[in-house]
Amino acid sequence: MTDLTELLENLVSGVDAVFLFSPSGSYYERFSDLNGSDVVVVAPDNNVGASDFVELPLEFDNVKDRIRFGIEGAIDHGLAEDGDELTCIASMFGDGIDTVTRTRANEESHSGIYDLFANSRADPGVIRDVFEVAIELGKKGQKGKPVGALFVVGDAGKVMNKSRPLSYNPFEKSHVHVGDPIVNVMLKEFSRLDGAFVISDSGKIVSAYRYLEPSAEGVDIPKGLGARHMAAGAITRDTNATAIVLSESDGLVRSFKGGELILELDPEGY
Ligand SMILES: Nc1ncnc2c1ncn2[C@@H]1O[C@H](COP(=O)(O)OP(=O)(O)OP(=O)(O)O)[C@@H](O)[C@H]1O
Ligand SMILES: [Mn+2]
Repeated sequence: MTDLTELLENLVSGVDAVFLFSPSGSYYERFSDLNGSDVVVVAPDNNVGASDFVELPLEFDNVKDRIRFGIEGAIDHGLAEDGDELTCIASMFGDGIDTVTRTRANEESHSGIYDLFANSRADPGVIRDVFEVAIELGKKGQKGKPVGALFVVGDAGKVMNKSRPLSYNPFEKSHVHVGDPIVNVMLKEFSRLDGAFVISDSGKIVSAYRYLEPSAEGVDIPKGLGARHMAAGAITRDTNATAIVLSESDGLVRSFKGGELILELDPEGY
């Protein structure tokens, strides 16, 4: 006779930490004197008063994304380190805890996504919406052709001061926001043309076709990237904006903050 609990024991045995994703207070309570492993709570708010807590700035419907994000956040907060064995306990179907996975914290797969969402000046939901437009554009291109795009998100007043128009601004008198499906179509359409999109902290599209003129002094971006990426890096050093860039030449999505590259990923793998 084989016992199911024994068969599944390897999901939990000998792990360095247990990650609880949005546990209820009573569920968290049950882990309060757990032997041998640390307990880390990952949730939008620390309602359960956990001492080891990672904030989720937005709900990731996809559990894999949620877990990936939580682990990156834990590494950034020093709550996990490279090579740690982790058991993650979450709710996939929305009705209480129903999912247990075992994974390893991996510094190499550290994409920078936690930093992008948690530490940007703009609203995390706005960053997500822009990020998703960039990913989608990267996957599909414009009418099948690879396309590049540059989105500068947050601190829009300052960004406008450090840039000039290349053409008339189609968003001049409009009050449209990222995340609106029609706006996303417009963003994709206008990405065929030159320059950058400027987006406010709250997601308002302030302008398209901006030519950025930040001072590039002291900006250290990886060699081989061109003028678009240099401008993206530099504007985030001169302002508190975050830049999200889709490269036309290598198809990767990159993000810059404080003049530095913080994220680089392949839309196809996302
Ligand atoms: N300072 C800038 N502000 C806004 N847009 C810029 C700026 N410099 C370049 N671009 C835009 O980037 C486009 C591509 O330029 P370039 O090839 O030098 O950049 P890149 O970093 O190599 O980007 P890609 O990987 O997409 O080719 C230009 O056609 C222009 O639309
Ligand atoms: Mn280029």
